[in-house]
Amino acid sequence: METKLKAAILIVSDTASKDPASDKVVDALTPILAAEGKWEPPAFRIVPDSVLEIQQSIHDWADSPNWYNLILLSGGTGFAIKDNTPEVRDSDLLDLGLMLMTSLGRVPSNPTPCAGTSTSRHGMIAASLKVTPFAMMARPVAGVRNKTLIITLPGSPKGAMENLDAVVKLLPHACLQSAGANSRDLHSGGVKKLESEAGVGDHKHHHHHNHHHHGHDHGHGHKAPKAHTSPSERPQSNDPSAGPNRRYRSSPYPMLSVDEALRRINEQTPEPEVVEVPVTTSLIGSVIAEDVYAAEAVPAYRASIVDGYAVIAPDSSAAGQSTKGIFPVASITHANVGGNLEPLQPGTIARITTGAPLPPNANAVVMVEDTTLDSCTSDGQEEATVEILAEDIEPGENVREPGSDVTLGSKIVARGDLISPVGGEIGLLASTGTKTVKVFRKPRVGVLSTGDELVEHNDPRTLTGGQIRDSNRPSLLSCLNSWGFETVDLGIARDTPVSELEHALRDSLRGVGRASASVDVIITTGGVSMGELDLLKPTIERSLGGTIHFGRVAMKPGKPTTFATVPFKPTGDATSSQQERQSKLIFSLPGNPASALVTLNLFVLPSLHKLAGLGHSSQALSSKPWLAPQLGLPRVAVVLTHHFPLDPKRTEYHRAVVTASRSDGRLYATSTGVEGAGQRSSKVGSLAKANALVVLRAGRGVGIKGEIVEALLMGDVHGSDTRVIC
Ligand SMILES: Nc1nc2c(c(=O)[nH]1)N[C@H]1C(S)=C(S)[C@@H](COP(=O)(O)OP(=O)(O)OC[C@H]3O[C@@H](n4cnc5c(N)ncnc54)[C@H](O)[C@@H]3O)O[C@H]1N2
Ligand code: MOO
Ligand SMILES: [Mg+2]
Repeated sequence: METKLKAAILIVSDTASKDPASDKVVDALTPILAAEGKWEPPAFRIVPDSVLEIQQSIHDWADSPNWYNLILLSGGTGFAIKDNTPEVRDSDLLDLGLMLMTSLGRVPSNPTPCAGTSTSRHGMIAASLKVTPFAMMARPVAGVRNKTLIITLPGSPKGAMENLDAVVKLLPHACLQSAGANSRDLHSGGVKKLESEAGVGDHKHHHHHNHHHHGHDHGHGHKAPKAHTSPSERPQSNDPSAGPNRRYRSSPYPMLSVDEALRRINEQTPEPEVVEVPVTTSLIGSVIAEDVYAAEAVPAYRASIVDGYAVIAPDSSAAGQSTKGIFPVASITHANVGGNLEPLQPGTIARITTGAPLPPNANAVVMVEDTTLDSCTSDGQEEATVEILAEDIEPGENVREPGSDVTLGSKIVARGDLISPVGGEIGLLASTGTKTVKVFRKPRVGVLSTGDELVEHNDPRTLTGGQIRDSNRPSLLSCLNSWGFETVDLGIARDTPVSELEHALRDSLRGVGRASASVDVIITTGGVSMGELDLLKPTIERSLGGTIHFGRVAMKPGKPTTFATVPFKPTGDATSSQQERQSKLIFSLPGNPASALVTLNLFVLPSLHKLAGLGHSSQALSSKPWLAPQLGLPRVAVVLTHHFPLDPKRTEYHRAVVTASRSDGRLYATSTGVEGAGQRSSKVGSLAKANALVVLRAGRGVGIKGEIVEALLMGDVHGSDTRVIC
């Protein structure tokens, strides 16, 4: 008996994922396949409209040993579109198709040495058009991953049926071709040739390219390095399966200034999200999202400021009347009295403690020090009369009027205020009985190390060969924790197999595996430079459908610092979706330990600050929001205590110890090491003891002893006796 083909149906719909019974597409498509007699009953899955969920399903069906011949993907056209132009709206499906191609065009698992197995987006589409008969369809809605043919269909049952009807006869043949055609056959003709044969118009590419990449060019071989002679020779990516002649020999990423890099980070960092939380000490480090008004007055009653005697002081119009004299002690009032107090009768006084409510009629308090005991009660247990020595007690003296500390209804903390560890803000909230406040949710940050050479720092075994201990994760995690952000240790992802990196990233975005809840920001270290196993950039772009906003910065250390975003559609119910952001950030920092820590301080902190709600009140700088003084490390002026060598090309962030001089009140910077390997980017010890990054602009020669330069403060500044006389 003829073996049947395997098909899977992927329904992408937020509604159907919550209520599977509402899906009508599976039932609509199944009979169409069945009628052909060539298909096993299809598998199906319903996922929310989230690119990560789609990718995961396609991975499960296309990459496993039990791979499917065909995936029919219905719906899911909403997430790819950010642009509002009408043409884009019309081509939602096209975009979904293209997006999937991008994210699916991953590195083949068995690389062929020296064979050009390009996996660029355009090559992928063109190739899929060639092996499948879908070139006749106006839009490229089909693709191949491994051996599996993937077809996107509309989300409506009617549309999905019509489209499937139109192609169902061709599917068995197309699937066989997909299964037989390995990527080498598909791509050996050169991408350009296939593109033109398939008639894929350039305008479509641009269209897509623009709104996913915001107009700046990088990667994908669009701007091939000049050194390459013919288009078919140019590398499509840094790809381990690409042979020597297709690898990059110069970086396709433009070298940005630090300022431009910070601008792009700020632009891509989502607006902070508001959550309502109880008033507890865990508020420390949170930024208030909504002005808070006092629900209770402090004090709530007229309270004594001192221990002494409540009196009825003559008001100032009754000039000449003295408070001096002997008075009977009528009653005693302690703080925390219950019930109503007896009014104080004229000519009597009442003993009172600090903070206690004044009895009615009393209007001032005399300190106990300004009195003497005159007589006791007959049992000797209490005061009977007391002499007041002070003559000029005025009404209101030593009395806190109701609301005089905090007026009922007054603003106690404002949007943008930081809840400091000093305790003032928490004290105000507590004193007014504020139960909950709205704050900006602090971001959750995952830290992932990458590299085959890495060994856990506490592994008891002796290192062999090229092994090194993973120092980046502990150092980055401790720095992030010191800033008060929630962190997730994502472990180590090896470079090979590449899927390990892809899965580590995707799982942490989805909140599975090591990350029990989805992270907002992923920080990776390693794998961002020019080595053949530097796979972060291609993985982010191709496997996660992410956008790289920059891949190189003119700075030392930290040149290959990479920043990307991954589109993210929250899943689940409304409450949990409120906890999620629409776009996740990936900071791929260089593997060199000093580079990783410096770029964490310089680039990641300002973004985390923005996510946490800082920098909002800085209206003056609204034209350059990334320069808001609340974002990132504080910038100060420091005096160099010795010569600092300059880099001719790149601005250096030189690790230094800054102290506050008790002699002249200035801040002084001393390098953590200028000789030999002192500031080398592999030397994490350059950050030991360092509390500042001295900014040395690129130039010839040295920063001169006594010169005043800018520094970024990373830690506490201690006092010293430093003084520099030039
Ligand atoms: N041909 C070029 N080579 C390099 C360039 C360049 O422009 N052209 N840039 C150099 C610069 S600058 C840096 S910085 C590094 C960046 O390297 P990667 O980010 O690709 O990182 P790896 O290659 O994975 O590792 C570099 C180095 O760091 C060590 N490492 C990695 N992870 C850790 C960790 N978790 N803990 C401790 N040490 C780690 C790794 O073993 C390597 O020694 O590229 C230059 N090359
Ligand atoms: O940029 Mo790298 O961090 O100089 O070594
Ligand atoms: Mg490298």
